[in-house]
Amino acid sequence: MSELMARAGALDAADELAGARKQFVLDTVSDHAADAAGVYLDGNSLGALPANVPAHVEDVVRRQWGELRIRSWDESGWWTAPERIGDRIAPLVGAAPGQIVVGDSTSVNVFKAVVAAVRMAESAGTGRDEILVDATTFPTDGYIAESAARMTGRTLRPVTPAEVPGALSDRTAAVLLNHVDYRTGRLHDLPSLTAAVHAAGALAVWDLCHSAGALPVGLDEHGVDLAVGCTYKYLNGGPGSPAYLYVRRDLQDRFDSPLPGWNSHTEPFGMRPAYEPASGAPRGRVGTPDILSMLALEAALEVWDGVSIDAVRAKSLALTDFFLECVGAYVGEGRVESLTPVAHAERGSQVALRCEGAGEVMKRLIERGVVGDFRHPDVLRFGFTPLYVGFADAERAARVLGEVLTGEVLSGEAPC
Ligand SMILES: Cc1ncc(COP(=O)(O)O)c(C=O)c1O
Ligand SMILES: Nc1c(O)cccc1C(=O)C[C@H](N)C(=O)O
Repeated sequence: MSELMARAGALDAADELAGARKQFVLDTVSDHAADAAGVYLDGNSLGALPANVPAHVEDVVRRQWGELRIRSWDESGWWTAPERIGDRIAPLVGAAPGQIVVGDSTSVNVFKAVVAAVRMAESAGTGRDEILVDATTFPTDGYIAESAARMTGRTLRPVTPAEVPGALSDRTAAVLLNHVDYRTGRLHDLPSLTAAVHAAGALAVWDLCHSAGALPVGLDEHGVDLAVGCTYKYLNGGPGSPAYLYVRRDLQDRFDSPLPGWNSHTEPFGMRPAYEPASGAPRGRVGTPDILSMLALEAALEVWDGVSIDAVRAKSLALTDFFLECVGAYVGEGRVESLTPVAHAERGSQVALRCEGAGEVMKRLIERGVVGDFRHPDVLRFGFTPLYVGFADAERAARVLGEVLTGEVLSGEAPC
């Protein structure tokens, strides 16, 4: 056994979160040939299935829907699910209850948040005509921000997060930023960027897709105005599980939704022609909640009972440190280049390695049971979900990567 394997074993043995893994449906070594035990490093795209979810979904479908039918809106708590589940997510992102509503996709919530932020800036009577957007953002945020800018008569200005402080001015209405960059895994400085946006008199909207459930966010502590995020990555809600919208409590009365559906009305069943917004988090709703996926998410969130997000962060950093060390040991010099910052303060919960022929390399990794993903044009992306990824997984993934790259060089294919 190599020194790194032995260290991985010792680190796993000392890991206070190791027990959480059994709450997930994951491959075990015996599911595969001995040299291809499943290592799932793609929880930053789709989180693994928590083991309690299937039975819960079955109950929702068979009993709540099948037997109680329409009564379930009240008796099974369907009607209040968006805010109830929002309150379950709240402590994970540092929010007090009553500020998060679950529903719709992240894309839709980005639209609500950016337009509402511009409207809030407008209601302050400042005539601010620019929206800043993270130029390196996951595409959907950029597309939606562009449409939101056109619809609100603003100019969209793409800038890197590092350029934001210099780009802010009395023309800035709102700034849309990602907490963790989906490609590189870079963690942006939410407290200082939010403070800079506020100093310029603008509103900060944060996309938490790649940070919620992986590291502390501190929404209330840092005075974030609005935030959105998905629940199918580190929150393990399942494919297409609903996203969430955070509106800081003191801004809720000024939140003027661009999608004022009947579910956000103060009295939805009054069926009145005139729109009158609900107060509080429900104002962020649109239409009928997607109950099946929402209640699957609610069950998935039970894995967080008794788990501290600080412990998750500590393990995430230890895992990514160890993985980088193993990559250094197993992968030949110059074959890969880490795009993920070494500094802990700048690192999310993934490692992105630039590698020539990355698409083909990832296919071979997956064939060998190491599942990460490939992002154009040349990035191998490995997500570390501390609740179910261990140090032996990190060691194995790096070792298989080294073997795959060595094999390619020997066979003369897709050198990296
Ligand atoms: C940063 C970021 N924002 C938004 C999305 C996607 O949004 P949606 O849930 O609407 O597909 C993703 C990933 O899919 C993402 O990584
Ligand atoms: N949302 C996804 C989907 O519906 C299919 C495949 C992947 C995704 C993703 O979440 C991609 C992800 N946001 C990324 O960071 O690349």
